Amino acid sequence: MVAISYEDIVKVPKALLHDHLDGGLRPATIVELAAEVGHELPTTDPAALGVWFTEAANSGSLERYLETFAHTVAVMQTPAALRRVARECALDLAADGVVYAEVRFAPEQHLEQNLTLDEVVDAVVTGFREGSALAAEAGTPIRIGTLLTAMRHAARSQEIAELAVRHRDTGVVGFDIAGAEAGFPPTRHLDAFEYLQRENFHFTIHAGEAFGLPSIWQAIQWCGADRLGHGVRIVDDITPGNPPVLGRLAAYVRDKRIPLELCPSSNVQTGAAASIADHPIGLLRDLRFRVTVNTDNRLMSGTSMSREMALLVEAFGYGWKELQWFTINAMKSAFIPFDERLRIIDEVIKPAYAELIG
Ligand SMILES: O=c1[nH]cnc2c1ncn2[C@@H]1O[C@H](CO)[C@@H](O)[C@H]1O
Ligand SMILES: [Zn+2]
Repeated sequence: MVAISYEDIVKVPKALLHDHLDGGLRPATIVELAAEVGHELPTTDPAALGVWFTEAANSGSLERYLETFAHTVAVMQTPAALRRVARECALDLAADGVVYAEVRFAPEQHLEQNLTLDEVVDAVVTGFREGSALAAEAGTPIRIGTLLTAMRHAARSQEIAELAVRHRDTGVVGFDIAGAEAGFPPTRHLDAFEYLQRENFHFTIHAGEAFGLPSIWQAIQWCGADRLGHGVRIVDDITPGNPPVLGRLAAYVRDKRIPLELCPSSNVQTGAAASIADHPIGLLRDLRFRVTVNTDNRLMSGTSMSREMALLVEAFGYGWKELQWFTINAMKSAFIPFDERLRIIDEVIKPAYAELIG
């Protein structure tokens, strides 16, 4: 088998469903924006700041990992800053060969300068549109859908769900909840999820990352999540053996083809997995769950879609067939209309991988 080079992984089309806008800023942009608003950073050297983020996020705990976001959220409080960060996000993903991305952020965290929630969303969506247009000009087209996140410890999920539905025709394709998982079960936000279902809207829920099966069970069976943000702890319902035995919840998730938005590097940093080689993605792929590969927070993990795939190639010996399978799984699970998903699979993804698979 021909070795897979990192450069080839960058070139091949990739689809990304789980990426946080406030977890993917360029360090140099943080330094510039922080100087403008007088926010104090741990260091103002962009390279050292990038290292600071990955080291601080490398804490083995989700709660401590999340503390690092104070420095990104602080510099994303004006329409100009939000628009710039979104534009650069689109450009960075496109340059990494991502052809479809859903990028999420929590509008309620960007109100410190008295913007309205709608103004926050408008600024981000405009930035994505600008970045996508520039990327197309540069010969690396990308389609970006926005997901609006509500913070699970707060009490604004209904408002954010309504905000998402209000912007559904101008770039927002779904809803999510994020933040510390332990002590904040998804059922706290049941009203929001029931509202979204009545609106025929799409949502994913961060579940089964820092907390186990009860969170996943609630997200699916009480809240009606279309996908699981992480969901990696579903392995707690699988008894190892030859063959492994699936419990009822794991069987349900696999039978219903519920997409798992797995984020290998992020899980190693928060302690959800000991290493990439030990990450349950290997088992879950072998068992043919609807597995997708994601970045979560490119800044905090010092990563990219290509790097996540390269790490999996190295740890599990995956080839182009597996990388295509992850990519098509993601595209099938996207929140944009079915015909648009099919078009990207048939016209963009399959032809590119066919050349490599032969
Ligand atoms: O992996 C994660 N698990 C839970 N919450 C997260 C994760 N990554 C980021 N956020 C949270 O989502 C907010 C909106 O983007 C971020 O500010 C962060 O607090
Ligand atoms: Zn996340």
